[in-house]
Amino acid sequence: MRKQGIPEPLDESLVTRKRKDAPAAAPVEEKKRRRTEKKSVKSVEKPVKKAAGGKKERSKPVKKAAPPPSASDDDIEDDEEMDEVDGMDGVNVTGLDALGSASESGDLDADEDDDFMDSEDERPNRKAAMWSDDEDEDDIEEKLTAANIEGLTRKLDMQRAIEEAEAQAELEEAQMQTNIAGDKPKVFEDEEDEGRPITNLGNQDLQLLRTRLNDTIRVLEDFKNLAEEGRSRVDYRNQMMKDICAYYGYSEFLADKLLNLFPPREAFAFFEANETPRPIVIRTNTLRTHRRELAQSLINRGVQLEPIGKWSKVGLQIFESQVPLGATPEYLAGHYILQAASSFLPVMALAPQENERVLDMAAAPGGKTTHIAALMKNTGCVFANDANKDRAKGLIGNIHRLGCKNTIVCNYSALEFPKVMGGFDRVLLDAPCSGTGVIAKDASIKTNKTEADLIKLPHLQKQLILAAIDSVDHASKTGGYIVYSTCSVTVEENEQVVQYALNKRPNVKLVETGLTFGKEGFTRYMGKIFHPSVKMTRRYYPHAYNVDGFFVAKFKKIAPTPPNAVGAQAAATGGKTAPAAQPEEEVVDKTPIVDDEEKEDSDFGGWDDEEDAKYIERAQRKELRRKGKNPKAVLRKAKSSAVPKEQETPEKESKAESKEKNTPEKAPKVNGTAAPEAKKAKKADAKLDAKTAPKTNGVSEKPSQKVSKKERRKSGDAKEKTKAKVK
Ligand SMILES: C[S@@+](CC[C@H](N)C(=O)[O-])C[C@H]1O[C@@H](n2cnc3c(N)ncnc32)[C@H](O)[C@@H]1O
Repeated sequence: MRKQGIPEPLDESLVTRKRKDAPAAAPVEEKKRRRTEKKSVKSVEKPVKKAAGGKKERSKPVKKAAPPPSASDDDIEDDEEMDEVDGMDGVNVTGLDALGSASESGDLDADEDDDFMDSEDERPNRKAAMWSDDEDEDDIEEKLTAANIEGLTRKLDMQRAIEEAEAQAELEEAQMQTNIAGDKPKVFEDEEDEGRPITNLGNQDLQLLRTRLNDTIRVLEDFKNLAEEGRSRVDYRNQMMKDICAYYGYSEFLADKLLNLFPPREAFAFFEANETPRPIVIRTNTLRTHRRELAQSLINRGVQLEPIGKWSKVGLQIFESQVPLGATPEYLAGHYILQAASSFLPVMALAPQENERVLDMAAAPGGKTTHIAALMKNTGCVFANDANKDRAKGLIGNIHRLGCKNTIVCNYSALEFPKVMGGFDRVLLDAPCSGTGVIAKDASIKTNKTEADLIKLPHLQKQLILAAIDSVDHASKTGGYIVYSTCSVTVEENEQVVQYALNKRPNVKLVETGLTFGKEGFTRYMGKIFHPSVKMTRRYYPHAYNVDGFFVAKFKKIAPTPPNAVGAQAAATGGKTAPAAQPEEEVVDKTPIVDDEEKEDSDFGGWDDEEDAKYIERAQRKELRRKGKNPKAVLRKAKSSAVPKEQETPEKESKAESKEKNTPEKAPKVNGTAAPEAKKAKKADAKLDAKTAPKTNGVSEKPSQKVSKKERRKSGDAKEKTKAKVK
């Protein structure tokens, strides 16, 4: 039996899908419906599978409309638990609202035969045997699997056999069609066929389209031998893009963008994977329970589940449920949260430690915040921020339900950090994104993401990542890390944002995420070259791991942000407002220079820069502590005003890094698009570059240079005058 884990993809073959009533929607859905019809015609000739609940189940990724779009905010796709609930059509996941809906669970037939193996008598014994106190032992996992899945094994094997037979049949069918046209696949239409409207495709057309897609891929893989005369690679590639738009219902813009990410066959697999929902996964809330206990409770309720793999100790994959997963007593008691498997990854990469101070910059609805709180065992402090007040309500709800007691919710634009607060040990930026990794959850993404979105969003993400970096205490004893993640697969929102951060903040470097699977981030893409360390970022795809498309990057802050670095706020407003390092400037304004000038004729004996710096620093520290903005870094800085051997090394390191980054042959070309909107964004970025406003990170990290300069000048004048007086 195929067990889920790395690198094997999640197994969702047992999930009984029960579609909710989808609202009538876009032409995309119309097309998909037709494909469904096609499939059902096909299924007459092929063995029909029976799902665990006695329902008919498709053997292949279903060409069927994805769940109705759930996100109202175009720019924000990862709704975590909420999206999960919306998107889980088969398993009964409905929340409180489903409690009263008998039909929601009622029409899921109970499996009466071999599906659920444990008799009531056997369970207690089995429970004792299965769930020893040491949850992490491998054999426990095996036993869990055995206990829960044993009865499903035969069915899985049968299903696999059927799937293989179907795949073989399909291959033969495709080959037959191909062979009709001879050895070389005939991809391009005859002249008389050209111009046939592809918006009005019948079932046969769809079948032909699919065949043509296969053929085009074959040609692109063996161009020399299979290409038609007079046709270029570009011709084939463009044909493939058009066919993808017609077959799956993407806008040309997005199909083109996604196609560029992969070799042709992999691209096909990616588009295919976007047609089926990802497995339903729940995360055990270790603040309230253990996975083994939760699993047993849910098994007792008739839920079929399995640990999601060795890479997570808290995830359970749900195969089938006869109870609404969003309304079980365990759910209401906060023993678990519905959370896509890929959403575990950024928090695992962040690896928050007990007693740390952690910021989750874009936290709603709180899937990751609550995971962070659990890993910290409710110690230290988690600041869960979100700019959207309405979404923050869901965040608060989850924090309460899951029993997070170390968490404070705030409602700022994350661009305002670190002005609001700084000096964090770790910061998670799970950024608002286009959601191209979660198309299976929200099919509207196929058509509603425009070129403008993929300019605006990266622009915001770039400013947010600067704010994230500047909010971290580089001298944190336990941390100093920033994790950047998105549920998008576009390079513009991922590697390019990371590269931007490396360019603007030579005081950070990429480090390994610590995640045991995932594909390496791109170091080259469409003529752009990124820093070699971008390889350490991780990409996740639905077709590769059967998880949502995701991106995770982990930075280590190794030194204070340089004084001339532009801050996120200034960047966000095109450099018009003061950067986030406001406190430094405030100190400049507050120095009592004028008063002292008035006393110039007195017996003033001159300025003592060193002593003044001490007072200024103390005042700064007090102010920051009073506001709770940066309690730790300031103190640390104060203790070692001559900073530091400790810092010297990282600083040197970072210089070396930045030198490496800036060597001409390695210089990355970021934002290299030529479109007018891209130019605008480029201009905006250039503005940010040009702006040499004081640093943002600063507060505690560097004493104000402006102050001491002014003071030195004045001190010099005063000394001269005093000398003259003495004479
Ligand atoms: C991908 S979702 C976050 C999901 C969340 N991390 C979780 O795991 O449940 C992105 C979030 O960013 C928030 N957001 C958008 N712009 C923001 C900004 N400027 N500052 C802070 N949050 C922002 C959105 O309201 C949205 O909740």
